[in-house]
Amino acid sequence: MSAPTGRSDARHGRPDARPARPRVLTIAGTDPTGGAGVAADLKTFTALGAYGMAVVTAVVAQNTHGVRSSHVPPLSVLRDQLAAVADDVTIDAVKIGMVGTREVADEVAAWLDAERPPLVVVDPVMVATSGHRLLAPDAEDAVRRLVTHADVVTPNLPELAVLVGEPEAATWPEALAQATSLAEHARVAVLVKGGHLAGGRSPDALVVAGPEGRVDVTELDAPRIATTATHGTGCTLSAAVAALAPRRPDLVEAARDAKEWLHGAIAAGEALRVGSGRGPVDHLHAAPGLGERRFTAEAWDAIADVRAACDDLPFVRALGDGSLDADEFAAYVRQDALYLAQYSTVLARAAQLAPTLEERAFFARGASSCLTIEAALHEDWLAAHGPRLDVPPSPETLAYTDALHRAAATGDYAVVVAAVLPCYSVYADVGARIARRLGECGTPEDAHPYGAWIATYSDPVFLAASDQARAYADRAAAYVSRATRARMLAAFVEAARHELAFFDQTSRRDLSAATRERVGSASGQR
Ligand SMILES: Nc1ncnc2c1ncn2[C@@H]1O[C@H](COP(=O)(O)OP(=O)(O)OP(=O)(O)O)[C@@H](O)[C@H]1O
Ligand SMILES: Cc1ncc(CO)c(N)n1
Repeated sequence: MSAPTGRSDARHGRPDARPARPRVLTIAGTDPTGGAGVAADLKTFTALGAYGMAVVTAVVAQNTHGVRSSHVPPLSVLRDQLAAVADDVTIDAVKIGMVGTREVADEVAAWLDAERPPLVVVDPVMVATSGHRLLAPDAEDAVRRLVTHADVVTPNLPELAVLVGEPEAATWPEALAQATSLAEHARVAVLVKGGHLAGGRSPDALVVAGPEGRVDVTELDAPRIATTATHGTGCTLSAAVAALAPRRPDLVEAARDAKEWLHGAIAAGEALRVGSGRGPVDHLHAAPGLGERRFTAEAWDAIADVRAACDDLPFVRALGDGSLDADEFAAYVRQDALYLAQYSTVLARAAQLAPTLEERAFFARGASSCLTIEAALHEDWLAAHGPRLDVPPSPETLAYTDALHRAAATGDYAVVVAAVLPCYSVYADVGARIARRLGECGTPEDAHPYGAWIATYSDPVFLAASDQARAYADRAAAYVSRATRARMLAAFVEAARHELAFFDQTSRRDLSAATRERVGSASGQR
């Protein structure tokens, strides 16, 4: 076994740069329902980050109930496919599955002899999960020969018995003894699969014969999953070993990681709802974000009601047309200053949790500018109107900041970013619409009593920060589980609802005597 070679491509006389991914070939049969054979192998290669290639040995009409027919094309078809791949592509690992006939097994063995790929995994497929034979009875000797060309062989218990010429092991120790015998005689690592044993476990073991009669046995135990999703588990395991081995220090680590990943795929299989028999495993179980809608697009739609309600609020309408009572604006600005002081600490938490320097810097700058704005609101605006504006946070302000602190306390970056997002995007949205309306009326911003406020939230700098925060939320969402994505959405929607209540708070309350004082110049920032 070796790392992806990056060796020079002798046929073309040009050096191959080190490949971005191991180039892994499967030589196997088909399954039109996509759970076994080359379809399972290619899905496995892709899910585990390898570049997958496939040569077809047999065309099999099968589904989750069983095999209906199997057709092995003329040998020249196999030979041409193998040559087409090998003439052009440097191969880092090969997985061999169903060979079907003696002739195919011997042809593949001869090709391995000639090409000597750095890693060969043979899954000695003989009988499908459904009990149908996938190997001609006279081909067993040829498969025994093929196994001697492999680095690893992955038999289940009936296949192991055929390979060693003994009755099928009835216990796990018997299986280990047979695997040891095969490892010693065929000089091949044996990944023996205990999936066919009765009991609550599904044990596998990697048996490697070393020098001077030493045998290393690494047991890979797992609880048995009660499921119907076991079609193609053998294909998937051997393909996973081929995909991972080029990127692991040894076969033990490759086999361990392959088994762990397969376990998750088996557990997630039934949810695919593919077929009514023994269904496939979910090869994409560890890549939950694939094909999902952008988080922020989904989140934005989820708060369509909030956005419409914001536009209809008397406060927002009056702010937009300049008719808003200055006392009401002063009360709002006071609450906003209190809010920003808390929001700043939550942005600082996002900075602390952020996975990249870029995001850390972005949220740290955000935390800092909130404090600057908060201080400016006090100095330039609120202080000018005396201590009577110095009221405590309102229930709406507290409810919003409590929700943000709860999100921060999860310690989950994706959730924190989702929670802080509405403060950017709801304001950018409302600000942009007010500015557009003013533009349509031809009102210059400096002639508007709240022109400074409107200018802040329709400012390209603020809009760029809002876009950036959205991009970070989408990036975070791409790597999270379904459950975390749901928590992100809940945090976003909750924060957006608090934005609505926050806008609405002054009009829903009798302004306190403290803010009743007329305020001359009305301008502010959030
Ligand atoms: N119900 C299960 N729960 C957990 N692991 C399982 C289960 N069934 C099979 N496995 C695992 O799946 C892998 C394949 O095992 P199995 O013995 O079924 O091979 P196979 O018979 O060659 O597979 P196939 O069904 O593709 O013919 C092994 O790692 C085994 O431990
Ligand atoms: C093509 C093919 N290979 C292997 C198996 C073993 O499950 C299968 N059912 N079909």
